[in-house]
Amino acid sequence: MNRKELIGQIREKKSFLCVGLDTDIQKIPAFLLNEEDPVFEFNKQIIDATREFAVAYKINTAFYESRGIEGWKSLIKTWEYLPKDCFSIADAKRGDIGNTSEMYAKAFFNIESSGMSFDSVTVAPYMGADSVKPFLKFPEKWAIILALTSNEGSKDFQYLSSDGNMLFESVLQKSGEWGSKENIMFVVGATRGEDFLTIRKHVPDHFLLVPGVGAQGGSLDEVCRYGMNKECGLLVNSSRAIIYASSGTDFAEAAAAGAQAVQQEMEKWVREL
Ligand SMILES: O=c1ccn([C@@H]2O[C@H](COP(=O)(O)O)[C@@H](O)[C@H]2O)c(=O)[nH]1
Repeated sequence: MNRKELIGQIREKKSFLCVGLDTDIQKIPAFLLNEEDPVFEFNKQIIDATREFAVAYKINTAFYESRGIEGWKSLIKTWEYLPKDCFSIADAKRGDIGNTSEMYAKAFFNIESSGMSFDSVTVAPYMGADSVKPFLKFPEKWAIILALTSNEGSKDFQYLSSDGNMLFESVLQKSGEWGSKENIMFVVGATRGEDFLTIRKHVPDHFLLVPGVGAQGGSLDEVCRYGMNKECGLLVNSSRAIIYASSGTDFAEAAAAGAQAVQQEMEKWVREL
């Protein structure tokens, strides 16, 4: 999906919600464990219940890779089931020397090779240009580069200064030379509040993928106040708070209610664009 189509979806659904499918087999309702593929069945029902309110789905691959071949099968089936009008994110946090990154890009973008073709992959920028560029060779695909993350440990490195720039600022500046707002987004945690102002000084037009509302306590209001641009420029992810809103037979209804509540908050902001 390209930038124009994504912005179109945001305006149409009055939402910039990304639902995170961090599906942990230990946490899904017990009655689903009788299904042939409990993780896929759970995801299918979550997707059906939330697609009206969401413009994107983020599949955190760790939850699937950790289950070996069965996990990869659930991952591929879930990717196939994602609504085609929604932006898809493989949250795999890849990045390695160039020829290895090429294989990672093939794994998530090249359907002939892997059976999946996500719109985007999250990429760690620590190894620099040659580790990110292979993800930018695919037309209408995106690299979503970690910039300022939502976790406590983000303070270990990301705020370190050199030459008057904090590390996350250097990431934003340097990676702007590798691609454009048409094929690069940045991850910025919802817990980073006013830091969004600094982020927007460097990348006023790029989309930001923002995890950390819901279970991590980030503020949607602050994210919008400091991070939104004239085309929205935000995809705000919520995983656990939506998909595990109930552990009972009503889990899908509870997820729908959770997604709708977030969408209604977002609608106020989209109407002002
Ligand atoms: O800075 C980051 C980068 C990625 N994540 C991922 O987003 C979701 C958040 O899940 P919640 O349940 O809504 O907290 C998860 O997949 C993380 O790995 C992040 O949280 N922060």
